Amino acid sequence: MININSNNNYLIGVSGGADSIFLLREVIKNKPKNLVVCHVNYNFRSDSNIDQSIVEKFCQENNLILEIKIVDTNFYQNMKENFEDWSRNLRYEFFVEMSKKYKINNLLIAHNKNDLVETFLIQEKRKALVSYFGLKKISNYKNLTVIRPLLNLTKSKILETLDRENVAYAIDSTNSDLKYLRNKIRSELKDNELDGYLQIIKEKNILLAEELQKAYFYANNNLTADELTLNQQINEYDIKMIQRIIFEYLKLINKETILQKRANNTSLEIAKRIKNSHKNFWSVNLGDQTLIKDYQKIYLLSVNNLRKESLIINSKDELHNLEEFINWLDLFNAIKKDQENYPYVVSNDYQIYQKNTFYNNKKTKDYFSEKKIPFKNRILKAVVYQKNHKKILNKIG
Ligand SMILES: Nc1ncnc2c1ncn2[C@@H]1O[C@H](COP(=O)(O)OP(=O)(O)OP(=O)(O)O)[C@@H](O)[C@H]1O
Repeated sequence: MININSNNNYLIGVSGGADSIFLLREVIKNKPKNLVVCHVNYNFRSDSNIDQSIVEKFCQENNLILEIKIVDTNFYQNMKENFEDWSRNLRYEFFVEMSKKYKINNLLIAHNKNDLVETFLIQEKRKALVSYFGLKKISNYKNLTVIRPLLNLTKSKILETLDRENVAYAIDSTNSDLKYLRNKIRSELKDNELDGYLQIIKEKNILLAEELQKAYFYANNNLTADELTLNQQINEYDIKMIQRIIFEYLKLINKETILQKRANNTSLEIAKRIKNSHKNFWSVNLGDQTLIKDYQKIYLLSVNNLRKESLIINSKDELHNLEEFINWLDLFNAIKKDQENYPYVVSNDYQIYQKNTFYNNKKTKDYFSEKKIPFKNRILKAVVYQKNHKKILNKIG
């Protein structure tokens, strides 16, 4: 019923449920060169051990290599994350570990046709930004090639076969939020609707691929030294497209994980600000990085770079303190040129010093806005002025 290249080696994720037991049976009929069964016992339900023993029994009877990861129940006491995400991560990290141990990169997973359509309906319901509708026949996770050979088979066909052949399998009794939504969708979805949905999914994926390509082109064409330029074209795009552009931009600079780890509305908030805010400067905190809009540029700065620092240099002996700032040499030279009339103030806290200092015979604040000095320069570079005269001595901008 399924086609597996018997010259290849495979890992297979087996929960003990109907789908994965069915897949395992089909796979061994194809006699692959090497097969390693991987099972995670989450110890989450009272009947978790039954699932494990079903897998163990099947593997013993068929002489298969079985690797089991048993989760320590103490984990659950301090769990802050969403269980679905956490358990998926743990499972996939276990598969990665086994792929290294056995030097096997192919991983078989037992999602079926119903799972594919249900995933799509959940995506629609959640209106989440996705890069693919439904489930892919082949995808990647780190070094793993994840293969889903059952996407053409309905759940009822799988159950019918197992029941006819009297095969034991486990029944999943968990009911997390996502499972709840999935179960609701599942109970309303009829077998005769599946193919219609598959057609819709196929068409939507074609349009989505075009959108993703457009977003990639924008990001790639407007990227200079890790900064994304926002040009006129961006105003013509809708919020969703701008969200995609931000994802593509982060991918290009190898920082995509910072948004992946966050709730979907973070990228939505960023896209809305890009579209609607007329401010020259704003920032969105993303953990240890901050995404900054600076006139027509978007870029990331690490939170460490955003530290505001002001200090007073009272004498020659304190000049070494300048080294805290990236433009320390510039500051040092300015003090020398000014013939060391201590005390000096050194600061990168531009929101404060711009109000009470002068540059080029202007209030610094006015100079900044007239010359459109990028905020990056204001944030990263410090200025130096005599404590009494308040005239900035180094070059700014
Ligand atoms: N405890 C487990 N041990 C090993 N493999 C598992 C386990 N749970 C799930 N799998 C594998 O993952 C497939 C999908 O499982 P399930 O439908 O429960 O998860 P999902 O949340 O829908 O999927 P995913 O998290 O992988 O997107 C199973 O058919 C099986 O191949």
